[in-house]
Amino acid sequence: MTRAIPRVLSIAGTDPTGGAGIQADLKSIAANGGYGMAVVTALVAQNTQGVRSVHTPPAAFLREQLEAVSDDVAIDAVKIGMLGDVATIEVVGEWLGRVRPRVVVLDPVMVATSGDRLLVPEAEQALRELLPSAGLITPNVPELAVLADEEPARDWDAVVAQALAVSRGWGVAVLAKGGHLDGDLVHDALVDAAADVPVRALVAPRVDTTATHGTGCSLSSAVATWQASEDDWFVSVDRSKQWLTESLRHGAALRVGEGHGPVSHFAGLWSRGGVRTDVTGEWWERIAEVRAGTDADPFLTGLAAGTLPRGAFTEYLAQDAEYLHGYAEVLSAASALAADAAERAFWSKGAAECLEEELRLHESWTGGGRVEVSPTCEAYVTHLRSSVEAGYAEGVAAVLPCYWMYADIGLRLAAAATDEHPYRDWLVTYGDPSFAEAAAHARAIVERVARDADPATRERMWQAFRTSAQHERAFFAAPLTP
Ligand SMILES: Nc1ncnc2c1ncn2[C@@H]1O[C@H](COP(=O)(O)OP(=O)(O)O)[C@@H](O)[C@H]1O
Ligand SMILES: Cc1ncc(COP(=O)(O)O)c(N)n1
Repeated sequence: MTRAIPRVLSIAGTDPTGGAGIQADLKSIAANGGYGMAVVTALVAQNTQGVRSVHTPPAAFLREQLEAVSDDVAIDAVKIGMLGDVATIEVVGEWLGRVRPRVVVLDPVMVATSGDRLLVPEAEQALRELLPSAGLITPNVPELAVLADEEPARDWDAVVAQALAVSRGWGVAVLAKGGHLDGDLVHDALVDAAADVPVRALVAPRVDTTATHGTGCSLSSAVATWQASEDDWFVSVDRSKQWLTESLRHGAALRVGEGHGPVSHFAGLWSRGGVRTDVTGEWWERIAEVRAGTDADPFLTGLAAGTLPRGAFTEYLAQDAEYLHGYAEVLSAASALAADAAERAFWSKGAAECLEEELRLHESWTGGGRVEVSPTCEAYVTHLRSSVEAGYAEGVAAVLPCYWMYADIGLRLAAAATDEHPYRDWLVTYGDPSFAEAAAHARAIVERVARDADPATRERMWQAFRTSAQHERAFFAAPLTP
């Protein structure tokens, strides 16, 4: 059964750097499984270092935006962020009273992480009066102090006491947040003076990061999204906190801005395969012509049919033996460059297998003597060597076509390996499932490397891959090319 996707509206200000405000809300809603919508209260010229200026559109236009959404869409949850001034608060309050959304989370935004004000001081009382319109409010330590009309709390007990006072005074559940306090753990608590258990604590490890811009925005949007389906504030907050802690851990890796950077809203989704990339699959499509040309080459069609002259076959094998010496050397070089132990082992094993298995088969046909290396073979090996000299990424991309094209061609050749086929033992080797497995493993490594590479490196990988594919084709064609 599929769960309905909640339609969640954020009413908030903007952050052009995408870490806070409405931009963060939309990412958070999506990351937590909702469909995000957005009504802009204020346009904020800000970045990770601070707020430069605020432009507030006319209140009548805010009302038009709100009505455009509610006249058309059934709203499952609302998250309210920056309201900025009294006129904005009044329009939102009036709209909430009329539309009565089932879930309302109000993040009483007053001051940004950078310390800049996002609510004019004369609007503080209007914001307090809006609190009962929400099901949950999510103030940070300084905001809670303003709502409680007290000094900012210095310890967690004081935070909880203020949250209880606000909850009792305004008849609303409060998510008290301890991000602004010190300690190896961060404390939050769901505080509801009217509940059987008025204080329910949530404790999480403190992530050592400066990427905390927009945590409050992101958290409140996540809670609104979960609450639409869970209908239990504690469960919704707990789910959201788990997501936020993981997103905080990966924020710094985004390398956005010089100040307090954003959290990585989709880190969990990305690492668990939410977004699939298929770089090598795309490369494979792009060499379709080279592959078709190789398949149609008289050497391979003759090999499959068993009509290939024996001289051409032994010439091919002798050059292939020379090639495999070079190939094994390049695989060893790739192994030496691999940072990951499993990858290092894979390439070393490949190098050893080249030398052992395949050379044994070669010897049975050619007697194992060395021959003069043909220009075609020389050119291919030179390309492989220079690729691995350029780096691990280029090296592994260059060795991939040999694995992959052989496994691919091998499956078709193996199908032609009848008992009487003159080249039977050769055809069977490349149709062996272990060969296909090794090719798939090599591809998975190259895929990982390509995914992690910067665009310039990925482009060099593609060039190395394509050139190798062209060498593969030329290598098959050589024995029958006069
Ligand atoms: N360094 C951190 N490690 C883990 N969680 C954090 C960290 N900083 C903030 N949080 C969490 O992010 C949420 C918002 O935190 P807080 O800083 O208190 O509010 P705001 O972002 O509104 O100023 C809270 O759930 C808090 O526990
Ligand atoms: C438009 C807008 N809304 C809210 C915040 C608060 O950000 P934080 O969650 O870091 O306190 C912000 N910087 N900008």
